[in-house]
Amino acid sequence: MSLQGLNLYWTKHQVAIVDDVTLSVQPGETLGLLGPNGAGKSSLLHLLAGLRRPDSGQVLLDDTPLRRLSRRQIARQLALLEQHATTDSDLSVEEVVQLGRTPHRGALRPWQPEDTRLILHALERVGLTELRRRRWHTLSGGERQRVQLARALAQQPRVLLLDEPTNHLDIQHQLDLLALVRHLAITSVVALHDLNLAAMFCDRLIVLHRGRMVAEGTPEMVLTPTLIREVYGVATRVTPSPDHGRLQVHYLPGSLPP
Ligand SMILES: Nc1ncnc2c1ncn2[C@@H]1O[C@H](COP(=O)(O)OP(=O)(O)OP(=O)(O)O)[C@@H](O)[C@H]1O
Repeated sequence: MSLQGLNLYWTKHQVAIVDDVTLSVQPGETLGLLGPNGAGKSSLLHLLAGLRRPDSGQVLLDDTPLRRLSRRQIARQLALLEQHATTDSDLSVEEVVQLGRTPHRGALRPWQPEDTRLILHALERVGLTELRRRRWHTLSGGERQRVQLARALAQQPRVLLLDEPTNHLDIQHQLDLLALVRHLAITSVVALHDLNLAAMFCDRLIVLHRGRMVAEGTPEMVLTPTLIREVYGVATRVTPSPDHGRLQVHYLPGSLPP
């Protein structure tokens, strides 16, 4: 399923938070969303998820405008992994993941063995099978993050939006999570702060700066020292990795503490 945002514009208190952003994500593609703190990444993801209405512009899922779909119809096709996802602390891990099936259930469609299979598969994919009976409030930050990803996977979305999903994760789980997202046959948009992870795992990148899209293209097109200096104010050297061929960003003296 493709996802498009056309001329999206969202203001708050007369300030343009998302300022005329147009983007298109092809079926199965992983698009990285970069930009400094406050650039508008979360706000843009909320517009794309239909949680906020743009002041102007529109979001299309395939060719259907999001505003024509009900919340339930959207949730059957699109999942958002929020930056600070929380949940009722009395639930077990398995019960949190079960919530992902809610959009697919109804009076005429009670819980089925297929739902249980999807829950167990989602837990396995994020490596949390062993913890499935644990209470949510006893989990570490990284474990909670992975439970929320399992919940999103159980939702069987065709579009997955992730807001800084590697927060709280140790390096192995950061790599595992992004490899998983990249290999899913799901259209994905992932907001990231780590430029090297973005270069390793994203097909294409867009960069937001003060609400505007200032760059768009492959990692090779986007991650230039000039762009990084202009947007982040940091001096870098960017080279292909001798180990995996993807770009690597080196932060140079002068941008580092003495
Ligand atoms: N509801 C709101 N009311 C007022 N200002 C808001 C609101 N939501 C976001 N903003 C402002 O919009 C700007 C963009 O915020 P947003 O959270 O989208 O940025 P971000 O790129 O996700 O940042 P970060 O990397 O720090 O998570 C920030 O300056 C923020 O303070």
